[in-house]
Amino acid sequence: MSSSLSEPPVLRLDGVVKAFGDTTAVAGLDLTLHRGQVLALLGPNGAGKTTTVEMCEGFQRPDSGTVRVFGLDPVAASGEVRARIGVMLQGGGAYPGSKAGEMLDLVAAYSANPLDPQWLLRELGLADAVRTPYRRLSGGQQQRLALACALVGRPELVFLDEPTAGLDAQARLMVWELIDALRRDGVTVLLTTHLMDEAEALADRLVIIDHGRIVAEGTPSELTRHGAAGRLQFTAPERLDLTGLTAALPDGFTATEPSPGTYEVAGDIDPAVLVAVTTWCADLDVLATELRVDQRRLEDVFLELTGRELRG
Ligand SMILES: Nc1ncnc2c1ncn2[C@@H]1O[C@H](COP(=O)(O)OP(=O)(O)OP(=O)(O)O)[C@@H](O)[C@H]1O
Repeated sequence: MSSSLSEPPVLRLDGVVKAFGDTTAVAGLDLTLHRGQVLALLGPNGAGKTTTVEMCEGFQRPDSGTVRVFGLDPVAASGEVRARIGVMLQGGGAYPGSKAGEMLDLVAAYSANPLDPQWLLRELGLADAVRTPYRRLSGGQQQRLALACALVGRPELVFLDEPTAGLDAQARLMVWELIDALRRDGVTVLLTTHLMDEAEALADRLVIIDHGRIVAEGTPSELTRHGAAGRLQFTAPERLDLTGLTAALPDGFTATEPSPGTYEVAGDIDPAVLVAVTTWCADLDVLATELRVDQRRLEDVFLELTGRELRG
């Protein structure tokens, strides 16, 4: 990762609130993003992801709190900010008759130092669609063209709102590879997604939001380690006295025998816990077999925190 934590953040939100009538879309959000980081915002429908991204882009103004992009207010300094960010607009601003290649060339012409549009189209599997009018592109092609338009100006910071929604597996992989290449080039990316595998594959940091608030954040592995849902299972002779094992485990851990001869230790399993279990077995002269540590999946964490499944 090429982020530089000593530099001022590329993006910073402090206590940001945004309501639409009675609906509080964003309810006091703090977020910091450093150069070269890829951050995924995850949340169920209506969690406030799009509203957050739109405030960062300067399309919406927060009711209270501050949004700073490169240290600037993205509404007041919209010209300067927009010249340095990449925004993926869903079909926005496209003339239905204009050709894919022409559209990208036009966007590139506004940039001082654009990427080669032909290269970008090839990278996104759109080389054959260069002369296709926008309205004849498939949904997935339009989506990839929107991504190309967001990236062609070599932005320092890119906002991608569900960049792979509706794409097939092959197109999704192309987009993932491109986002990975951006990260290697030191581009900062804020993306929203409903796809856990996408978040895990691309993001250095995940922020899970629900009802406009952050409910968890961390690296994918930090989030799956967090909480008390880790589980260690093993098989051993039936009806062992678990008092000694419970005493050897850290506070809050439980040791049970849910079915005869199958044992379960629940808690935040770390290497020291594994040692405690095997030491206890050795002291009893018992051989534990089929010993297994189950890591929580990100889906489990999400469900636990929001009570909802991710769409898609
Ligand atoms: N312009 C608007 N007018 C009224 N309500 C809005 C507006 N924009 C968003 N909302 C409401 O604010 C809440 C947050 O919406 P937002 O689109 O930010 O969520 P999201 O996390 O992006 O959801 P999704 O995953 O469905 O896109 C929702 O309840 C939504 O209905």
